[in-house]
Order: sequence, then structure tokens, then C-alpha cells
Amino acid sequence: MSRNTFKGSGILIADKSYDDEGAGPYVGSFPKGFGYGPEDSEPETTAASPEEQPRILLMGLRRSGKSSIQKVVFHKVSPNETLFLESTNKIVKDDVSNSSFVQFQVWDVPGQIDFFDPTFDSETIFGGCGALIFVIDAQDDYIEALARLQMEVTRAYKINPNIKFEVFIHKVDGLSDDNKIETQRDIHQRSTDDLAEAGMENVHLSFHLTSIYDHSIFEAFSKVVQKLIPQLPVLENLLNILISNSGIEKAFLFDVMSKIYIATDSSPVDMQCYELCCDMIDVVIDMSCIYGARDDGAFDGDSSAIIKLNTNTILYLREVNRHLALICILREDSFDKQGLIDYNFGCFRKAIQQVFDIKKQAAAARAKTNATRAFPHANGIAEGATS
Ligand SMILES: Nc1nc2c(ncn2[C@@H]2O[C@H](COP(=O)(O)OP(=O)(O)OP(=O)(O)O)[C@@H](O)[C@H]2O)c(=O)[nH]1
Repeated sequence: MSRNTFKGSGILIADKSYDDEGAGPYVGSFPKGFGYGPEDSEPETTAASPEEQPRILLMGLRRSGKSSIQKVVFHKVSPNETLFLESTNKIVKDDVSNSSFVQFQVWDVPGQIDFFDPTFDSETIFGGCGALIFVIDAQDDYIEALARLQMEVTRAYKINPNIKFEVFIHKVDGLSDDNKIETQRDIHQRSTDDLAEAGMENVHLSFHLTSIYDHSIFEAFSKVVQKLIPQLPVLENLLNILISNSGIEKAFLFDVMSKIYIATDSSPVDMQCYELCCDMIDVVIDMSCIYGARDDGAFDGDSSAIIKLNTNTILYLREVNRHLALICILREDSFDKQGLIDYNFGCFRKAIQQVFDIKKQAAAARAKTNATRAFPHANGIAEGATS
């Protein structure tokens, strides 16, 4: 089969045989304006300023598991080490943007904080908040936790109605499957009734069964973070175009450090596939630490890895940039056309960077507008000084 070489913008060479008239392989293309092939080097990503970063608040009663979640997801602490964590007695802010592609702050708000304490600045806490995660210890009596949930959601919603309210029904590793379902149903019913009684029936809560002892906490956090990424539909569309033109069955765009997937294609997520991809990231980072140029576990430029499973399935990892990796799951016979997949990956990587470049340009334009509003005569002064 002769291979046509396309130099167009973002043209994907599809993994299709010739069509009926033999007119050559089917060609799909990225939406207009996306980049060229893989010849460019990886452009740099820069962190947003703290006030721009969406903020995730981790709240809940004492000992519910907030600090453990933050340590396990964002600091690679093993679950057993969380047994020795000290209690949090003040708000702990964790800016994960320097080690994570997704730029946001996680605020671990201690369980015993008093909302009616005048020093607790609700406007600041909830004003810039993107998502409020309320953690409930499912192994404990949760009536008091539900009362606290209703109070905090009511207070936060009145200050910032755009907040995404997420409830982590946590420590479910200690419950049987039936008990998990019954607990989630009970908590869902009680919290919804409590909010309706408070006249807040229009507030939507999302519920997740989580534990730090399996991948459920990573999956739940992935769902929360995806709601804070406005470019998510574009990323999903790019992944759909990539897999449909490359014979790939499933693709995840991973934030490597936290193993949060910030986007995947439209096909259903199978938890076993997701867990395999998380384990693959651990293996690749460990190998990079041993044999790579860097010792901080980040990728060191064009990393890639192939793992062949005994089910004729291949896991194929390609570095998108220092913090992001694409992991594809495909049949072994589809991998015969690795050249096609690599070319299409190059187009995909360039398109991803353009999506985030547009975000940066928009943020810079906003900052300039705000500065002009704040100092309307600044340009005049500068001209006066130079004339
Ligand atoms: N079984 C189980 N234990 C957990 C889980 N997550 C956290 N823990 C344990 O719960 C205890 C309290 O965890 P922390 O993270 O300190 O709780 P916290 O909400 O930060 O507590 P404060 O700092 O007092 O607000 C620790 O012993 C953790 O090991 C989980 O998913 N399953």
C-alpha cells in the first residue's frame, strides 16, 4: 500500500484500507487551525498565577481522611504512611501546578475549623473556589458529618453559586459491596433532603465512593478536575479523532505526577484499564528515575513505553510534555502500523499545545485588560517619561 505523505495542517493518515475506487487511504483531519506534524520541539508550559488557578477545597470532619487524600494523590505517599499523619489545625494550601500540568490549588481545611469565627474569611475561601470536596468517613457514624455538609454547602453556595459540590464517601475499603451501595443511597437521600429543607434544592451534589487503598480516589479526583478544565470538550474531541484514525481502542490523557486523567475519548471508562494505565505510569517513572536523565520522576523529553499483555493487547505510552502523557490501549495487530500512530500522535501533541497556548493568550489578554482598568493613564505616563 503506497503511503501518501501529507504536509497539511493537522492531517491524520487514517488506519483504513483503500476505499472502493482505490483513491488512496481515508484521511481525517483535526479541526481547522491546528498544528502541523511532529517536527516542532515541545513548547514550554507556564503556570497560571495563583489567583487564576481554580481552587479545590477539601473539607470534612476531623479524621475523615482529607490530608491522606491530598498526600496519596499529589505527593505519592503510600496509603499505609497516612496512619502517622498529624492532625491538621490550620488551612494547608498545596499548589500542585509546579509539578502537575493541571494548575490548581488544593486547600486542606481542618475538620475542627469554626466557620463562625470572625477570622475565617468565607468570601476569600469560597469566592475563588472551583470545587468543594466534602469528605465523609463511611466507616463512622455520619449524621454529624451530614449536618456539617449542609451548613458548609449552604454558606459556600450563597457566596459562590458556581462551585462544583462533590461528596467523597470515603474509607469504603472497610465496607462490603452491599454496604457501600446502601451507605451511598442513605447519604444521598439524607443530604438531598437536608438541602431541600434549607431551601437549597437547586444545589447539585455529586457523590463518589472512595478509598486511598485502591484507584477509586484517583478516579474520583479525575472526575472533579475534569469539571475545572474548560478545554475538556476540545481535548475529548481530539482524542476521539486520534483513536478513530489510528486503530486505537481507548486513550487517556494523564497528568503523570498525580495519575489523574484530565481527558479520555467518549467510549466508556473501564476501571481495570484505568488501573493498568496507572500501574504503567508507575513503572515508566521508576525506570526513568533509574535510567533517565532526570531523577525527579518527571519525563525527560520524548519518553515512550510499550507494554504487551498476554491478552494480545498493547499499552502504548507517549510523552505529550513534561507533565502530560498519552496512554493508548490497542490490539497487538493494530500496532503493526506504529509509524501511522506515531505520526498521528505528533499531530495530536501539537494540537494539545495549541489548545493551551490559546488559554495562555486569553489569560494574558485578561491580565492586560485588568491592569489597564486599574491604571488607565499608565500608558500616558510612560509616553510622558520618554518624550
Ligand atoms: N481505611 C481507610 N483509612 C483511611 C483512608 N483515608 C484516610 N484514612 C485514615 O484516616 C485517618 C485520618 O486521616 P487524615 O488524613 O489525617 O484525616 P483528616 O481529615 O486530615 O483529619 P484532620 O487533620 O484532623 O482534619 C488516618 O489514620 C488515615 O490513615 C481510607 O481510604 N481508608
